[in-house]
Amino acid sequence: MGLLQKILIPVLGLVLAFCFYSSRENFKPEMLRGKRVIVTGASTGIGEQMAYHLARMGAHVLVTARTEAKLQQVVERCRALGAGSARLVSGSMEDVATTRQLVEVAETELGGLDMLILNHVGKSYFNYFDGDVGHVQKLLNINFLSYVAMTVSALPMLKRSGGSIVVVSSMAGKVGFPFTVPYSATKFALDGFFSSLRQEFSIQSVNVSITLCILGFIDTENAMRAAADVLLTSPAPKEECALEIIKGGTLRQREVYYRYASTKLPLLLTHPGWSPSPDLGKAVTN
Ligand SMILES: NC(=O)C1=CN([C@@H]2O[C@H](COP(=O)(O)OP(=O)(O)OC[C@H]3O[C@@H](n4cnc5c(N)ncnc54)[C@H](OP(=O)(O)O)[C@@H]3O)[C@@H](O)[C@H]2O)C=CC1
Ligand SMILES: CC(C)CCC[C@@H](C)[C@H]1CC[C@H]2[C@@H]3C(=O)C=C4C[C@@H](O)CC[C@]4(C)[C@H]3CC[C@]12C
Repeated sequence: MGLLQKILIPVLGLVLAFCFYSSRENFKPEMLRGKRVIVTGASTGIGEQMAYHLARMGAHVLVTARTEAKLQQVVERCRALGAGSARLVSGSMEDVATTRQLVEVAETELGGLDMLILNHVGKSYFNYFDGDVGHVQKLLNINFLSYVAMTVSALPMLKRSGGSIVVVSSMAGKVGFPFTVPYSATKFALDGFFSSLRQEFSIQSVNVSITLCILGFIDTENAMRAAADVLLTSPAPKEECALEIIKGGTLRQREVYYRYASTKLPLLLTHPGWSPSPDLGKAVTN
């Protein structure tokens, strides 16, 4: 029994770990060549960087957000970087017409879809919960319900291609964290919906993967503006973050944790006497 516990069990563990990790496919940028990918929230931040990585890999990219002028610049840069093709659809994710148009463009102009990257996020505040139920509802529409609507509309195409759904979430969607109450609620909802849907896909043998991405603090302009003065932890680079999301989606991983180690500790706020300014929330909410 002693010998079994001391030697055999650890050796068996090592053998199993080796089999598990060596059977996992390695990522190669060529895996994305010619693939048809929608990236939402691609006018800025991590979404914009994902579009550029995909372009370098030779994918057909279809980007979306509200600001058409910014999207136009992203499309031009994607073409210059070598995208198979680059297109845009501008509009708010609060509007079902945007969802419909995206799916239609993918169907008619790309002939289908291989990967749906759901990344957009509505503006919120980094402050104590202010009791504004209307804001929670608006944020749920943008950050959660539109993800559900996009998934439902794109599913027939993804089933045909055996494609992938990539959902960008946050550590604040796995663990409660102060000053992000409405945002955090929308991210927890994503986990509930997509982790359950993944189980159903498995039972029904639906060959569409779902990758949930759990991100820590990333150095995008909007995040830095809202939280850089407040958090002790240093942000991770958006370019590397974007690449890790694409890798995880391509390899059909269930979850991607990006910069998990660095966000675990320290997570305390700066300045012992600091408390959120009453204006901070208003400044970043629209
Ligand atoms: N940065 C961070 O520290 C972290 C980010 N994340 C997650 O990563 C993802 C990307 O974050 P990040 O790059 O920082 O975000 P940004 O604020 O830089 O980008 C948000 C994107 O969403 C678009 N968007 C906003 N509102 C709407 C709307 N109503 N309809 C359609 N599009 C909209 C914006 O474009 P436009 O205004 O033109 O519509 C923009 O393209 C998000 O899901 C976020 O929750 C997770 C953890 C940490
Ligand atoms: C629970 C702990 C183990 C880890 C805590 C990590 C904390 C520090 C990390 C994890 C997720 C991060 C937030 C996030 O997801 C998105 C945004 C939106 C942006 O516009 C403003 C910044 C904000 C609020 C981030 C702030 C920092 C958060 C709370």
